[in-house]
Amino acid sequence: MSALDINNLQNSFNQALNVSAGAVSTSPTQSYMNSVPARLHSYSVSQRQKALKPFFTGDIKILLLENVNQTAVEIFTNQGYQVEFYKSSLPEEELIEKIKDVHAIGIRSKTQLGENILKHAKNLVVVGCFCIGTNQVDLKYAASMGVSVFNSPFSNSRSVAELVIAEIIVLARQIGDRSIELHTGTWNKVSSRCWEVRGKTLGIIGYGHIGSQLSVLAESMGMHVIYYDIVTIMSLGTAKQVSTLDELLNKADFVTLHVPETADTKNLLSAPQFAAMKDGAYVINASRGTVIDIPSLILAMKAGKIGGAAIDVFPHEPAKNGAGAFSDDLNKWTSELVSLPNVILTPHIGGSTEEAQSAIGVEVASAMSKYINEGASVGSVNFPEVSLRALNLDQDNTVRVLYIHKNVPGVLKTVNNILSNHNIEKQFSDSSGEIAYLMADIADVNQSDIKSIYDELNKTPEKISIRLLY
Ligand SMILES: NC(=O)C1=CN([C@@H]2O[C@H](COP(=O)(O)OP(=O)(O)OC[C@H]3O[C@@H](n4cnc5c(N)ncnc54)[C@H](O)[C@@H]3O)[C@@H](O)[C@H]2O)C=CC1
Ligand SMILES: O=C(O)CCC(=O)C(=O)O
Repeated sequence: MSALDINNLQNSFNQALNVSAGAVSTSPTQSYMNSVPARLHSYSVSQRQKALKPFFTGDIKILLLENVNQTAVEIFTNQGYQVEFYKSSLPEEELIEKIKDVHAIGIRSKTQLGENILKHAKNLVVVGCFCIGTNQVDLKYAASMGVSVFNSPFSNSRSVAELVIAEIIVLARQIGDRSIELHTGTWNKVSSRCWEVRGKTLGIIGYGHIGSQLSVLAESMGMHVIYYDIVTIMSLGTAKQVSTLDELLNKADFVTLHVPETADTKNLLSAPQFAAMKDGAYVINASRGTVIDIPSLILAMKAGKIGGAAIDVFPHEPAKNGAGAFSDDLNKWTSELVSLPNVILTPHIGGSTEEAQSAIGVEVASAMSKYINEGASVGSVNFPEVSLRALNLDQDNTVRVLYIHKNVPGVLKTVNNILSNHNIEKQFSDSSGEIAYLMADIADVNQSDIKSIYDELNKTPEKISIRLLY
């Protein structure tokens, strides 16, 4: 894809979302989105703006794993960064070696960035999760190191919702089994326990970006939609929120999960929940592998309680594509699961469409570049969201100070004392939990001042990390 194509993609991305840079974008679930901070969606510097840079951008090293989309590779390359690209995730030892050196890392859902890995990342400034989920990163530990984490909150939501729609019909008609049979020469023309989906009830657990999108699509096929969520969310169409999980399980013909991986969602569906479901109901999981207790699902299916299941995500997933990767060595129940009838298994492809992956590539690479080049943390999932308007071309001797520090009283006074010999043109500070982030543009700074400002700030005990952009 050429640079021009990327620009076009960025434009169409913004048009599709009906936003310009800096605008607040909204999803259909407005009440939910109101609790989510504003997000910026693309990165470009206008010709009248001074292009801030940390230092020679050729020094910036980015490690991209898990076949992050080429749109991202091009954006980073166009910034002049050094990009190291891998199609798969890396074994832990190799990841530790690589991460020691880089300023940024881009991953998808497989790579685990816990404290054990992040503590080796001495130069790391930013992590990009080229997906929705951020459970694979220790967000708190990253923040404590001054590392900001970005994701793509809804670029693949539609792709997941469409996969689930397909799975509802595939399960209701036992299409997976008929297809496997015919591939092996067996003609088995049956209608017993095969249903239309019109008039059936879809129970959605987690009515966020994906759940609400799915709700609209399911209603257009004539399904009734009920949903359960831990927060009250405005329903779309004629969908109805129910107040307990049990009520949803009692009423739904299809139960689908769209919740994040948290301590509360671990084994959200286990033996008691399968027992509470209607006889012959179907289960779909395209959220995270920890959310369903698979051994209990296997028992419920063997007992005839559950009529079929579609599973896209697993507690342990292979590091790379290839034959033999999905076996009992990975999850000990694999052979039992694959031997059951009417079970659709997919290799975590809910968000894997060309549209979603290119949009995610542009969105996350843009947010990371903006953070590296300008310090703007808008859209970060673990950091206070701070941004300042761009500098003009004539602001030659203006320096931007990015100071990440412990959120304790008195720090601003200390920092402003250090900066007080210069004109502070603008300043913005915000905090989130134990972390605070101060951004300031200071004018009339010469080269020797830069070093002394840096040294003074570096001596402050509350400092977590400092960057100066000019
Ligand atoms: N299979 C795949 O390829 C993909 C999987 N995902 C997974 O889907 C999840 C959901 O994605 P989005 O809809 O974008 O997230 P979202 O954050 O927009 O919505 C999640 C909803 O779940 C609700 N929730 C949280 N805990 C709950 C609980 N214990 N019980 C009931 N509701 C609960 C939240 O209140 C929220 O409304 C992601 O966190 C990710 O893990 C996302 C994209 C692709
Ligand atoms: O595409 C991927 O690698 C992960 C998709 C996903 O699960 C997510 O976006 O959270």
